[in-house]
Amino acid sequence: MPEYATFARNVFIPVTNICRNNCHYCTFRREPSHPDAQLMGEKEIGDILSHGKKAGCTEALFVFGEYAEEVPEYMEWLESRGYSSTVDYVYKLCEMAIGKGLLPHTNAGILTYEEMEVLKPVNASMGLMLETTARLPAHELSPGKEPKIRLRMIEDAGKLHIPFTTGILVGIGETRENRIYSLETIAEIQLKYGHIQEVIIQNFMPKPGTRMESIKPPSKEEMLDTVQLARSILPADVEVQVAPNLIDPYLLIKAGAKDLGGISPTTIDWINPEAEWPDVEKLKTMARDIPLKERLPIYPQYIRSGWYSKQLDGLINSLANSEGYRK
Ligand SMILES: O=c1nc2n(C[C@H](O)[C@H](O)[C@H](O)CO)c3cc(O)ccc3cc-2c(=O)[nH]1
Ligand SMILES: C[C@H]1O[C@@H](n2cnc3c(N)ncnc32)[C@H](O)[C@@H]1O
Ligand code: MET
Ligand code: SF4
Repeated sequence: MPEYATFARNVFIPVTNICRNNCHYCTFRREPSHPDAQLMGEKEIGDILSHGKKAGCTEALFVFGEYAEEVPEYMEWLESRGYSSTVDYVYKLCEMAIGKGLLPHTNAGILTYEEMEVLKPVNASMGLMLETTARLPAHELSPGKEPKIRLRMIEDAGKLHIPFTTGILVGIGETRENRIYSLETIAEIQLKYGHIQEVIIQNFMPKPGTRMESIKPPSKEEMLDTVQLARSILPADVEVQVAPNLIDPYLLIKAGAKDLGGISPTTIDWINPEAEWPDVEKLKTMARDIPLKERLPIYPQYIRSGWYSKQLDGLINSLANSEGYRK
Protein backbone atom coordinates (compact mmCIF):
# COMPACT_ATOMS: atom_id res chain seq x y z
CA MET A 1 0.00 0.00 0.00
CA PRO A 2 1.59 3.30 -1.10
CA GLU A 3 1.96 6.18 1.33
CA TYR A 4 0.17 8.50 -1.10
CA ALA A 5 -0.66 9.09 -4.77
CA THR A 6 -0.22 12.31 -6.75
CA PHE A 7 -2.10 14.36 -9.32
CA ALA A 8 -1.61 17.68 -11.12
CA ARG A 9 -4.10 20.45 -11.90
CA ASN A 10 -3.88 21.49 -15.54
CA VAL A 11 -5.53 23.24 -18.43
CA PHE A 12 -5.64 21.10 -21.56
CA ILE A 13 -5.11 23.20 -24.70
CA PRO A 14 -5.62 21.39 -28.02
CA VAL A 15 -3.59 23.88 -30.04
CA THR A 16 -4.18 22.16 -33.36
CA ASN A 17 -6.00 19.01 -34.40
CA ILE A 18 -4.35 18.92 -37.81
CA CYS A 19 -2.04 15.90 -37.96
CA ARG A 20 0.12 14.13 -40.52
CA ASN A 21 -0.69 10.79 -38.92
CA ASN A 22 -3.96 8.94 -38.90
CA CYS A 23 -4.12 6.55 -35.96
CA HIS A 24 -7.04 4.15 -36.18
CA TYR A 25 -8.11 4.83 -32.56
CA CYS A 26 -8.02 8.64 -32.61
CA THR A 27 -10.85 11.19 -32.67
CA PHE A 28 -8.63 14.16 -31.83
CA ARG A 29 -7.42 14.54 -35.41
CA ARG A 30 -9.42 16.47 -38.03
CA GLU A 31 -9.16 16.79 -41.81
CA PRO A 32 -8.40 20.43 -42.72
CA SER A 33 -11.80 20.65 -44.48
CA HIS A 34 -13.72 19.60 -41.32
CA PRO A 35 -15.72 22.40 -39.64
CA ASP A 36 -13.94 21.73 -36.31
CA ALA A 37 -10.44 21.73 -37.80
CA GLN A 38 -8.46 24.37 -35.97
CA LEU A 39 -5.35 26.20 -35.02
CA MET A 40 -6.26 28.00 -31.81
CA GLY A 41 -5.40 31.70 -31.57
CA GLU A 42 -3.47 33.56 -28.89
CA LYS A 43 -6.48 35.42 -27.50
CA GLU A 44 -8.51 32.24 -26.99
CA ILE A 45 -5.53 30.45 -25.43
CA GLY A 46 -4.76 33.45 -23.20
CA ASP A 47 -8.30 33.33 -21.82
CA ILE A 48 -8.06 29.60 -21.06
CA LEU A 49 -4.73 30.14 -19.29
CA SER A 50 -6.12 32.98 -17.16
CA HIS A 51 -9.22 31.03 -16.25
CA GLY A 52 -7.11 27.99 -15.31
CA LYS A 53 -4.76 30.04 -13.18
CA LYS A 54 -7.73 31.43 -11.23
CA ALA A 55 -8.96 27.87 -10.69
CA GLY A 56 -5.64 26.84 -9.12
CA CYS A 57 -4.01 25.09 -12.07
CA THR A 58 -0.21 24.86 -12.23
CA GLU A 59 0.21 23.26 -15.66
CA ALA A 60 -0.55 24.30 -19.23
CA LEU A 61 -0.76 21.11 -21.29
CA PHE A 62 -0.26 21.98 -24.97
CA VAL A 63 -1.30 19.14 -27.27
CA PHE A 64 -0.93 19.02 -31.05
CA GLY A 65 -1.49 16.78 -33.97
CA GLU A 66 1.92 15.74 -35.24
CA TYR A 67 3.85 17.78 -37.83
CA ALA A 68 0.76 19.62 -39.01
CA GLU A 69 3.29 21.62 -41.03
CA GLU A 70 3.11 18.84 -43.62
CA VAL A 71 -0.50 19.93 -44.28
CA PRO A 72 -0.67 23.01 -46.61
CA GLU A 73 -3.87 24.49 -45.11
CA TYR A 74 -2.23 24.49 -41.67
CA MET A 75 0.78 26.44 -42.96
CA GLU A 76 -1.59 29.07 -44.33
CA TRP A 77 -3.34 29.38 -40.94
CA LEU A 78 -0.03 29.56 -39.10
CA GLU A 79 1.34 32.22 -41.43
CA SER A 80 -1.85 34.26 -41.19
CA ARG A 81 -1.27 34.28 -37.40
CA GLY A 82 2.22 35.63 -38.06
CA TYR A 83 4.33 32.52 -37.47
CA SER A 84 6.50 30.52 -39.85
CA SER A 85 6.85 27.33 -37.82
CA THR A 86 4.93 25.39 -35.17
CA VAL A 87 7.90 25.61 -32.83
CA ASP A 88 7.95 29.44 -33.00
CA TYR A 89 4.26 29.43 -32.12
CA VAL A 90 4.63 26.91 -29.29
CA TYR A 91 7.48 28.98 -27.89
CA LYS A 92 5.24 32.05 -27.82
CA LEU A 93 2.37 30.12 -26.19
CA CYS A 94 4.71 28.75 -23.52
CA GLU A 95 5.95 32.27 -22.77
CA MET A 96 2.33 33.38 -22.41
CA ALA A 97 1.62 30.51 -20.00
CA ILE A 98 4.69 31.32 -17.90
CA GLY A 99 3.66 34.99 -17.83
CA LYS A 100 0.30 33.95 -16.43
CA GLY A 101 1.85 31.67 -13.81
CA LEU A 102 1.39 28.24 -15.41
CA LEU A 103 4.15 25.73 -16.14
CA PRO A 104 4.11 24.47 -19.74
CA HIS A 105 4.13 20.75 -20.67
CA THR A 106 4.19 20.32 -24.45
CA ASN A 107 3.17 17.13 -26.26
CA ALA A 108 3.40 17.94 -29.96
CA GLY A 109 4.16 14.44 -31.18
CA ILE A 110 7.53 13.91 -32.85
CA LEU A 111 10.03 16.78 -32.65
CA THR A 112 13.67 16.91 -33.73
CA TYR A 113 16.56 17.36 -31.31
CA GLU A 114 16.89 20.96 -32.48
CA GLU A 115 13.17 21.68 -31.99
CA MET A 116 13.26 20.31 -28.45
CA GLU A 117 16.40 22.30 -27.77
CA VAL A 118 14.47 25.46 -28.67
CA LEU A 119 11.47 24.49 -26.50
CA LYS A 120 13.37 23.23 -23.46
CA PRO A 121 13.86 26.67 -21.81
CA VAL A 122 10.10 27.34 -21.79
CA ASN A 123 8.86 23.88 -20.76
CA ALA A 124 8.82 22.44 -17.24
CA SER A 125 8.52 19.00 -18.84
CA MET A 126 7.62 17.54 -22.20
CA GLY A 127 5.92 14.37 -23.34
CA LEU A 128 5.54 11.78 -26.05
CA MET A 129 3.81 8.45 -25.69
CA LEU A 130 5.94 5.59 -26.99
CA GLU A 131 2.54 3.84 -27.51
CA THR A 132 4.28 0.50 -28.21
CA THR A 133 7.45 -0.94 -29.67
CA ALA A 134 5.29 -3.24 -31.83
CA ARG A 135 4.37 -2.35 -35.40
CA LEU A 136 0.61 -2.55 -35.54
CA PRO A 137 -2.21 -2.10 -38.06
CA ALA A 138 -3.52 0.72 -35.81
CA HIS A 139 -0.50 2.75 -36.93
CA GLU A 140 -0.33 1.77 -40.61
CA LEU A 141 -1.23 5.33 -41.66
CA SER A 142 0.97 6.99 -39.02
CA PRO A 143 4.61 7.39 -40.02
CA GLY A 144 5.30 9.16 -36.72
CA LYS A 145 4.26 6.09 -34.71
CA GLU A 146 7.22 4.09 -36.02
CA PRO A 147 8.76 2.82 -32.75
CA LYS A 148 12.33 3.72 -33.79
CA ILE A 149 11.35 7.35 -34.40
CA ARG A 150 9.53 7.60 -31.04
CA LEU A 151 12.48 6.04 -29.21
CA ARG A 152 14.87 8.43 -30.95
CA MET A 153 12.87 11.42 -29.66
CA ILE A 154 12.62 10.04 -26.12
CA GLU A 155 16.42 9.53 -26.11
CA ASP A 156 17.01 13.03 -27.52
CA ALA A 157 14.94 14.48 -24.66
CA GLY A 158 17.26 12.58 -22.30
CA LYS A 159 20.37 14.02 -23.95
CA LEU A 160 18.81 17.47 -23.49
CA HIS A 161 17.95 16.84 -19.79
CA ILE A 162 14.24 17.49 -20.34
CA PRO A 163 12.02 15.98 -17.59
CA PHE A 164 9.84 13.67 -19.61
CA THR A 165 6.51 11.85 -19.68
CA THR A 166 6.04 8.82 -21.89
CA GLY A 167 3.85 5.78 -21.81
CA ILE A 168 2.18 2.91 -23.55
CA LEU A 169 -1.30 2.63 -24.97
CA VAL A 170 -2.81 -0.68 -23.87
CA GLY A 171 -5.23 -2.64 -26.05
CA ILE A 172 -4.46 -1.40 -29.57
CA GLY A 173 -3.57 -4.84 -30.88
CA GLU A 174 -0.30 -5.43 -29.05
CA THR A 175 0.48 -8.63 -27.12
CA ARG A 176 1.53 -8.97 -23.50
CA GLU A 177 5.06 -9.72 -24.76
CA ASN A 178 4.97 -6.45 -26.71
CA ARG A 179 4.01 -4.58 -23.51
CA ILE A 180 6.88 -6.16 -21.64
CA TYR A 181 9.34 -5.25 -24.39
CA SER A 182 8.01 -1.66 -24.58
CA LEU A 183 8.47 -1.25 -20.83
CA GLU A 184 11.93 -2.84 -20.90
CA THR A 185 12.96 -0.45 -23.65
CA ILE A 186 11.75 2.58 -21.65
CA ALA A 187 13.60 1.20 -18.61
CA GLU A 188 16.86 0.96 -20.60
CA ILE A 189 16.53 4.55 -21.80
CA GLN A 190 15.89 5.68 -18.23
CA LEU A 191 19.03 3.90 -16.95
CA LYS A 192 21.02 5.76 -19.61
CA TYR A 193 19.58 9.27 -19.23
CA GLY A 194 17.49 9.50 -16.04
CA HIS A 195 14.96 11.99 -17.45
CA ILE A 196 11.75 9.93 -17.40
CA GLN A 197 9.60 11.14 -14.52
CA GLU A 198 6.51 9.10 -15.30
CA VAL A 199 5.20 6.37 -17.58
CA ILE A 200 1.51 6.45 -18.45
CA ILE A 201 -0.29 3.13 -18.69
CA GLN A 202 -3.19 4.38 -20.80
CA ASN A 203 -6.13 2.17 -21.61
CA PHE A 204 -7.37 2.34 -25.19
CA MET A 205 -10.91 3.74 -25.35
CA PRO A 206 -12.85 2.72 -28.47
CA LYS A 207 -14.44 5.73 -30.19
CA PRO A 208 -17.51 5.63 -32.44
CA GLY A 209 -16.68 6.53 -36.01
CA THR A 210 -13.08 5.26 -35.90
CA ARG A 211 -11.69 2.13 -37.57
CA MET A 212 -11.26 0.63 -34.09
CA GLU A 213 -14.75 1.45 -32.81
CA SER A 214 -15.65 -2.19 -32.22
CA ILE A 215 -12.34 -3.33 -30.74
CA LYS A 216 -12.83 -4.18 -27.06
CA PRO A 217 -10.95 -1.99 -24.58
CA PRO A 218 -8.52 -3.80 -22.29
CA SER A 219 -10.14 -5.48 -19.29
CA LYS A 220 -9.51 -4.35 -15.70
CA GLU A 221 -7.44 -7.48 -15.21
CA GLU A 222 -5.23 -6.66 -18.19
CA MET A 223 -4.73 -3.13 -16.91
CA LEU A 224 -3.88 -4.43 -13.45
CA ASP A 225 -1.41 -6.87 -14.98
CA THR A 226 0.18 -4.11 -17.09
CA VAL A 227 0.55 -1.76 -14.12
CA GLN A 228 2.19 -4.59 -12.17
CA LEU A 229 4.52 -5.27 -15.10
CA ALA A 230 5.39 -1.58 -15.35
CA ARG A 231 6.13 -1.34 -11.63
CA SER A 232 8.36 -4.39 -11.72
CA ILE A 233 10.21 -3.48 -14.95
CA LEU A 234 10.72 0.30 -14.58
CA PRO A 235 13.43 1.76 -12.33
CA ALA A 236 12.16 2.96 -8.94
CA ASP A 237 12.64 6.65 -9.81
CA VAL A 238 9.96 6.46 -12.53
CA GLU A 239 6.35 6.79 -11.39
CA VAL A 240 3.57 4.82 -13.04
CA GLN A 241 0.60 6.99 -14.08
CA VAL A 242 -2.98 5.97 -14.82
CA ALA A 243 -5.81 8.25 -15.91
CA PRO A 244 -8.65 8.45 -13.37
CA ASN A 245 -11.14 9.60 -16.02
CA LEU A 246 -10.50 6.42 -18.03
CA ILE A 247 -10.37 3.77 -15.31
CA ASP A 248 -11.07 3.31 -11.60
CA PRO A 249 -7.59 3.87 -10.17
CA TYR A 250 -7.93 2.28 -6.71
CA LEU A 251 -6.68 -1.24 -7.40
CA LEU A 252 -4.14 0.11 -9.88
CA ILE A 253 -2.65 2.35 -7.18
CA LYS A 254 -2.43 -0.67 -4.90
CA ALA A 255 -0.65 -2.49 -7.75
CA GLY A 256 2.02 0.20 -8.12
CA ALA A 257 0.57 3.22 -9.92
CA LYS A 258 1.45 6.32 -7.93
CA ASP A 259 0.32 9.15 -10.15
CA LEU A 260 -3.08 10.12 -11.53
CA GLY A 261 -1.82 12.62 -14.10
CA GLY A 262 -3.42 15.91 -14.91
CA ILE A 263 -7.02 16.60 -14.01
CA SER A 264 -8.57 19.85 -15.08
CA PRO A 265 -11.15 21.95 -13.27
CA THR A 266 -11.74 24.13 -16.35
CA THR A 267 -11.11 22.16 -19.56
CA ILE A 268 -12.10 18.77 -20.95
CA ASP A 269 -9.83 15.87 -21.96
CA TRP A 270 -9.70 16.62 -25.68
CA ILE A 271 -8.32 13.16 -26.44
CA ASN A 272 -11.09 11.39 -24.51
CA PRO A 273 -13.84 14.05 -24.58
CA GLU A 274 -16.49 11.58 -23.40
CA ALA A 275 -14.57 10.90 -20.17
CA GLU A 276 -15.17 13.63 -17.60
CA TRP A 277 -12.45 14.55 -15.11
CA PRO A 278 -13.22 13.86 -11.49
CA ASP A 279 -12.73 16.98 -9.36
CA VAL A 280 -10.32 16.81 -6.43
CA GLU A 281 -13.06 15.81 -3.96
CA LYS A 282 -14.24 12.99 -6.23
CA LEU A 283 -10.63 11.90 -6.79
CA LYS A 284 -10.13 11.66 -3.03
CA THR A 285 -13.23 9.49 -2.80
CA MET A 286 -11.91 7.27 -5.60
CA ALA A 287 -8.55 6.88 -3.83
CA ARG A 288 -10.38 5.80 -0.63
CA ASP A 289 -7.76 5.21 2.10
CA ILE A 290 -4.83 6.41 -0.02
CA PRO A 291 -3.98 10.08 0.65
CA LEU A 292 -3.52 12.35 -2.37
CA LYS A 293 -0.90 15.04 -2.91
CA GLU A 294 -0.87 17.63 -5.61
CA ARG A 295 2.30 17.84 -7.71
CA LEU A 296 3.75 20.12 -10.37
CA PRO A 297 4.40 19.02 -13.99
CA ILE A 298 8.11 18.84 -13.12
CA TYR A 299 8.88 16.22 -10.46
CA PRO A 300 10.78 17.23 -7.27
CA GLN A 301 14.01 15.39 -8.17
CA TYR A 302 14.41 17.52 -11.31
CA ILE A 303 13.71 20.71 -9.37
CA ARG A 304 16.43 19.70 -6.90
CA SER A 305 18.88 18.93 -9.73
CA GLY A 306 18.10 22.23 -11.47
CA TRP A 307 16.85 20.69 -14.74
CA TYR A 308 15.08 23.90 -15.79
CA SER A 309 15.96 27.23 -17.30
CA LYS A 310 16.30 30.74 -15.93
CA GLN A 311 12.98 31.56 -17.61
CA LEU A 312 11.24 29.05 -15.33
CA ASP A 313 13.29 29.63 -12.21
CA GLY A 314 11.05 32.20 -10.52
CA LEU A 315 7.78 30.39 -11.20
CA ILE A 316 9.05 26.91 -10.32
CA ASN A 317 10.54 28.15 -7.06
CA SER A 318 7.50 30.11 -5.99
CA LEU A 319 5.16 27.18 -6.76
CA ALA A 320 7.47 24.54 -5.30
CA ASN A 321 7.84 26.52 -2.08
CA SER A 322 4.18 27.23 -1.62
CA GLU A 323 2.05 25.07 0.64
CA GLY A 324 0.45 21.86 -0.45
CA TYR A 325 2.62 20.49 -3.25
CA ARG A 326 4.61 17.27 -3.15
CA LYS A 327 8.20 18.15 -2.29
O1 LIG B 1 -5.57 15.16 -20.04
C1 LIG B 1 -4.80 14.35 -20.52
N1 LIG B 1 -3.52 14.46 -20.23
C2 LIG B 1 -2.61 13.68 -20.85
N2 LIG B 1 -1.29 13.90 -20.61
C3 LIG B 1 -0.87 14.90 -19.62
C4 LIG B 1 -0.82 14.41 -18.21
O2 LIG B 1 -2.11 14.29 -17.73
C5 LIG B 1 -0.10 15.44 -17.33
O3 LIG B 1 -0.19 16.67 -17.93
C6 LIG B 1 1.36 15.03 -17.12
O4 LIG B 1 1.36 14.06 -16.09
C7 LIG B 1 2.31 16.17 -16.65
O5 LIG B 1 1.96 16.68 -15.40
C8 LIG B 1 -0.34 13.31 -21.39
C9 LIG B 1 0.97 13.77 -21.34
C10 LIG B 1 1.90 13.25 -22.18
O6 LIG B 1 3.12 13.79 -22.19
C11 LIG B 1 1.58 12.19 -23.04
C12 LIG B 1 0.26 11.72 -23.09
C13 LIG B 1 -0.72 12.27 -22.27
C14 LIG B 1 -2.06 11.87 -22.36
C15 LIG B 1 -3.02 12.65 -21.73
C16 LIG B 1 -4.42 12.48 -21.95
O7 LIG B 1 -4.88 11.60 -22.69
N3 LIG B 1 -5.27 13.35 -21.33
C1 LIG C 1 -1.83 11.71 -26.08
C2 LIG C 1 -2.10 10.25 -26.22
O1 LIG C 1 -3.47 9.96 -26.17
C3 LIG C 1 -3.58 8.61 -26.52
N1 LIG C 1 -4.84 8.33 -27.23
C4 LIG C 1 -5.22 8.67 -28.48
N2 LIG C 1 -6.40 8.11 -28.77
C5 LIG C 1 -6.78 7.38 -27.69
C6 LIG C 1 -7.90 6.55 -27.40
N3 LIG C 1 -8.88 6.30 -28.28
N4 LIG C 1 -7.96 5.98 -26.18
C7 LIG C 1 -6.99 6.19 -25.26
N5 LIG C 1 -5.90 6.96 -25.50
C8 LIG C 1 -5.80 7.54 -26.70
C9 LIG C 1 -2.33 8.27 -27.34
O2 LIG C 1 -1.52 7.43 -26.54
C10 LIG C 1 -1.66 9.60 -27.51
O3 LIG C 1 -0.27 9.54 -27.63
N1 MET D 1 -0.34 13.73 -31.88
C1 MET D 1 0.57 13.48 -30.82
C2 MET D 1 0.85 12.02 -30.64
O1 MET D 1 0.03 11.19 -30.93
C3 MET D 1 0.08 14.13 -29.54
C4 MET D 1 -0.94 13.42 -28.74
S1 MET D 1 -2.32 12.71 -29.62
C5 MET D 1 -3.40 14.05 -29.73
O2 MET D 1 1.92 11.69 -30.20
S1 SF4 E 1 -3.15 10.05 -31.78
FE1 SF4 E 1 -1.90 11.90 -32.16
S2 SF4 E 1 -0.67 11.22 -33.94
FE2 SF4 E 1 -2.36 9.80 -33.88
S3 SF4 E 1 -3.88 10.68 -35.29
FE3 SF4 E 1 -4.35 11.37 -33.19
S4 SF4 E 1 -3.39 13.37 -33.07
FE4 SF4 E 1 -2.44 12.29 -34.78
